[in-house]
Amino acid sequence: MPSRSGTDRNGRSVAERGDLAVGSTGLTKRFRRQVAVDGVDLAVPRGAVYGFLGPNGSGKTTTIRMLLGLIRPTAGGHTLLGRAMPAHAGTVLPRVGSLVEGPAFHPYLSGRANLHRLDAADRTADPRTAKQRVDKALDRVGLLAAATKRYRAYSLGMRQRLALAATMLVPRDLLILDEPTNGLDPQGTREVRAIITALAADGATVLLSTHLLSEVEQICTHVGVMHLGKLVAQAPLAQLRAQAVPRIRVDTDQPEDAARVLEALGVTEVETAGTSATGLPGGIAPEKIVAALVHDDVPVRGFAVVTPDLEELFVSLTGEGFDVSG
Ligand SMILES: Nc1ncnc2c1ncn2[C@@H]1O[C@H](COP(=O)(O)OP(=O)(O)OP(=O)(O)O)[C@@H](O)[C@H]1O
Repeated sequence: MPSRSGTDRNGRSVAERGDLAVGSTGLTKRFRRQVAVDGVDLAVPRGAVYGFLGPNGSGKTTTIRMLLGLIRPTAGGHTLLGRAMPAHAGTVLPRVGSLVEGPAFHPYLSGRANLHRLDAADRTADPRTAKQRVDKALDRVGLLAAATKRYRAYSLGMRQRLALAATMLVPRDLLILDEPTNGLDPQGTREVRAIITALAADGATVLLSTHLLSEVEQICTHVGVMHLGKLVAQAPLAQLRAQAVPRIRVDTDQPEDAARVLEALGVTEVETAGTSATGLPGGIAPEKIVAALVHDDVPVRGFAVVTPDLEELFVSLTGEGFDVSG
């Protein structure tokens, strides 16, 4: 893997890894006494759709603002598209689209006129091809038909789509989106997710923050979980799913007897609670377990093999639930 050393603004070394679209080392932000972001080491591979997941106040927005150079980190450093920031901001940031606070759209101008204003403000954009750029961006987010409507008449979903269109006026290698579906109705949410998926299919790396586990499960390839300012887990989604180990659960009036049978069979981490006994079966076939219970006269009222889902996995990491609706 090609790697090379850069330095952050404090002179500490930051690994420049060409395979990462976003990489950070010990990224930290302190607001007076509060540590909002605490030593975060992000690794977002190129081509990933990375879900930056965490409950409200866990430090996602603060991290994103540091990545984009909107606020200075208290400590640590990061790279975007393999280049140390902020040293290479001038060459890297034009290749990065972002949705953080949303661009300032003019309420009395149409969606199209708003995009023309933003396009005209970009010194690198050729004014002769502005119309093509603007219409292509409107088309990609499905706003061509509503292009002449005033911004103030747009629904929240249309406003969010226009904000995405604004990031598409130039081709981007990396998109950093803070809660892109927040506040949208189900239809708007679906539309914005479809746009993000299409952008990723075109080759852009996407980092999006969300408090919705369902959003991560639907559109992300990778996930990083924030809790109280710390990144408590980071992995490809497929790898996390593979880590979810199945447990067996026996419902019975004699859980202690069931536990003895399970242990004798080689089931590990056997626990009893109320009228059930649970454990990790490893390679032992469920039918063998049931047969042994019946053989030893344990009255089995119910038997299940339960694989924890991602939510249970994350709750075990953070001790908190996620809002999985949406
Ligand atoms: N400018 C600031 N001054 C003081 N504290 C701040 C500032 N910005 C954020 N914080 C605090 O830092 C913590 C992390 O906030 P942040 O907005 O990064 O979380 P988040 O995960 O993005 O949450 P949300 O989903 O609610 O935006 C919070 O406790 C917040 O109150």
